[in-house]
Amino acid sequence: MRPETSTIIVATKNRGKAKEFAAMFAPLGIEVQTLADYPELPDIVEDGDTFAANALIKARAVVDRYGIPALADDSGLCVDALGGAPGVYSARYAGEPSDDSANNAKLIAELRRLGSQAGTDGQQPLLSAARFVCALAYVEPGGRVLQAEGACEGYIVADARGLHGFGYDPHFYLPDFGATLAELAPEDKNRISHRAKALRQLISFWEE
Ligand SMILES: O=P(O)(O)OP(=O)(O)OP(=O)(O)OC[C@H]1O[C@@H](n2cnc3c(O)ncnc32)[C@H](O)[C@@H]1O
Ligand SMILES: [Mg+2]
Repeated sequence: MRPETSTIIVATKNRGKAKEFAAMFAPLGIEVQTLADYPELPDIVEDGDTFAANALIKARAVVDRYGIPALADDSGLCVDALGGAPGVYSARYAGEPSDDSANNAKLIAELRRLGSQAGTDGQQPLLSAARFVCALAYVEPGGRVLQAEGACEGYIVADARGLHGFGYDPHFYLPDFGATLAELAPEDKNRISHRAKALRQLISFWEE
């Protein structure tokens, strides 16, 4: 059953995610709050082995402290040539505190070091197939838990392109669009992304 809510708390400190959730919830008339609105909540330790486990940890931290329903997103990039890395370590791939440009630099350096090649698209060399994965957990104070997951397939490219999105988006190339995720308009990313797919699945569970 869909929660009767006009506000939802997303247990995230990531401003890129927050913006995407705000845009995706707006058509439902739901406003998004984030951990920026709860600055007194201590940092949450994300020590799960899977995206799903980490999403649950983050949502539960908010429910346990405030007794209100919460949604959390744990996501990351899984690169075939790196055996699925950085995976659940995507945020701190280049160390802590997390730094998008250091993470991107390490990603490309690792693939170059391995001499990884996964073909070309036109003139564009593709370093490896990869996917973004997003796990969502929605937890209610009564204990009810809803979980959903989505993935978005693409390729890693050495040249960063595009100014939209966040994180690894400038290096994530989608052959169908001839563009990186950072070159897509936000409304297009929010239709096809791992996060969009996971959220559609979660909303379909709400409607059941
Ligand atoms: O845990 P919260 O507070 O939500 O924020 P976070 O940035 O630490 O989020 P995660 O722990 O889920 O780590 C996700 C990592 O994967 C990257 N990532 C996730 N979704 C992405 C997307 O849509 N585009 C680009 N990079 C993404 C992101 O930049 C982070 O480095
Ligand atoms: Mg995190």
